[in-house]
Amino acid sequence: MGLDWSTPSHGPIQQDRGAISAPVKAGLKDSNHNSEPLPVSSLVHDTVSSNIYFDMRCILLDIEGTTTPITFVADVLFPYARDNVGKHLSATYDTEDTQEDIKLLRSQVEDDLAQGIDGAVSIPPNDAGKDAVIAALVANVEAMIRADRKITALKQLQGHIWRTGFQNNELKGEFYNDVPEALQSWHSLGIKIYIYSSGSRLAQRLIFGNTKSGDLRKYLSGFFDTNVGNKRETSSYIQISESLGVDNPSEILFLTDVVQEAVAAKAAGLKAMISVRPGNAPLPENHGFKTINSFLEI
Ligand SMILES: CSCCC(=O)C(=O)COP(=O)(O)O
Ligand SMILES: [Mg+2]
Repeated sequence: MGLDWSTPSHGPIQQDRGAISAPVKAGLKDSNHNSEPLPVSSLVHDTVSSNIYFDMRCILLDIEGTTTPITFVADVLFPYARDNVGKHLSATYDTEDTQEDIKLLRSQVEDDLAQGIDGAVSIPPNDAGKDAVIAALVANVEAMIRADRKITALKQLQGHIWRTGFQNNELKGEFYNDVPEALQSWHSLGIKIYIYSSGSRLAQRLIFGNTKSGDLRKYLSGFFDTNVGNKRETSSYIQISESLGVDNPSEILFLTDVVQEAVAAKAAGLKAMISVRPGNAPLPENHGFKTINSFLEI
């Protein structure tokens, strides 16, 4: 391991004498240094560029609160889904996607009713008629959105509703200003960039594919959603690191705004940092992870 990525930014940085920075590993010259391997102390922090070097092969990114303002998700995407769910279900009722979405929702709502989840209402059988089924689905989906539930049944449907919004140019993906530049720079260094969000893979491709900086998908190597598991579960990160084919999970750096997600990733052997962005929820004290305010700090 090179640096200890769980060290808070204000604390001492742990180092391993065998650390090799990404530019050195890749045989690239660093503009502030010669091409000889850098002394360990200079790998920790470059005072000229303020960049921290690292020996990552992959960067795994959360979206909401990390690449994208929470307000975009909470005030644009979620209301769009809420306001259009009935219309969407009605217009696409007989399609394969929607029938699959309804199947997932039925199963989720059965579990929710059994657990007494607030806002869950029973969905009548199909022979009660399309309108009755849709009315119950809408009531459930509205409650799920209100509670910001990160469940596949909801996320899958939201992706399908947002697809129409992106196709009609009613929606455009929003990203912090540093994100396109950082993606381009990591990509040019040969670092593979992946997304892991509670939003569906379709939704992820839509927002990265339609931004004011153009199509950012060209920098990305893959997308993971809750089909690999909840973002607060260690098993999800084990599955992701196995599918990325790295020699060691520590070659993956995970960036997120949620400490519980960072804890789960760290337990799977990944390195993790916390993204601190305007409007993010306050962090618990002494969480122990390094924080960044911009991807350009990496
Ligand atoms: C893929 S964009 C929609 C984001 C979303 O629905 C969501 O719940 C965000 O969760 P994240 O895991 O990216 O914090
Ligand atoms: Mg997030």
